[in-house]
Amino acid sequence: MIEWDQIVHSIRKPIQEVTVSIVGKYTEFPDAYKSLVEALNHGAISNKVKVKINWVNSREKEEKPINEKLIGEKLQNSHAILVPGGFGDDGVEGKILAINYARKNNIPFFGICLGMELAIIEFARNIVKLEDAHSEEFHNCKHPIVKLAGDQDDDLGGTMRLGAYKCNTNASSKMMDAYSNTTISERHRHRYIINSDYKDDLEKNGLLCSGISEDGTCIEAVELESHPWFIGVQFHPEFQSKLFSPHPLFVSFIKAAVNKI
Ligand SMILES: NC(=O)CC[C@H](N)C(=O)O
Repeated sequence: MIEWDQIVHSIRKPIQEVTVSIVGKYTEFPDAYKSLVEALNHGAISNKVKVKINWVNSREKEEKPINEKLIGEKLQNSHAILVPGGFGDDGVEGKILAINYARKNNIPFFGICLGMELAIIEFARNIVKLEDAHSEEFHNCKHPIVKLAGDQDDDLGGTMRLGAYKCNTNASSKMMDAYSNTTISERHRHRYIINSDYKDDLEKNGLLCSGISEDGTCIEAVELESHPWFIGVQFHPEFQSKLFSPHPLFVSFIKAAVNKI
């Protein structure tokens, strides 16, 4: 009962409000991101704040092509920016511009699945200077930073890397700070993975690979060492968040957003 009272109090009388921008292509159908919004709410309640979502459509519109200036205007009031999972190349360059904005302006950034893949592509293009870096999901390129997982073919359907996998977190990382655990288990839903051939290049330039699958084959999480909160995860933490057990990454993300007020 005491726990319920605290939650109800947090919802009714939040101390502050944070604005989190969600940059996706289905923003006119917020139910597409239902579990994500609930997980953000759980993180907010646990920080005793309220979260306001700023929906940002990353799709190009013929009459108003997405560019750096337009994305900057749409994101300017954000305390944090989240790029969720997704499939297909529609809206991808807009999401990459949003990630670039978060990285350069030190705004807390959370990339989930496709959001993580695009964060690494942004970093590879602009910091590692691999200008042609991209994902094999979208087209063939000189630097396939994101590649088809070894056991996958590019057919669509229920053959993805699905379900729970264990992951080891780096002992001195923000991931570890959030989870307080060096072994975690998270749920997956993807076909492409980060190309480990580029791990050294990424790490040398400041993008730490902070989570590696138990079998050592997949980079499951990355984070920018020189940024207040910039984390990308290959899995879907939103699937495991609950009101009474908010997911630690969402708690930590919202805390970082509060620090931007
Ligand atoms: N769930 C997702 O975001 C999937 C990301 C990407 N389309 C992949 O298959 O790897």
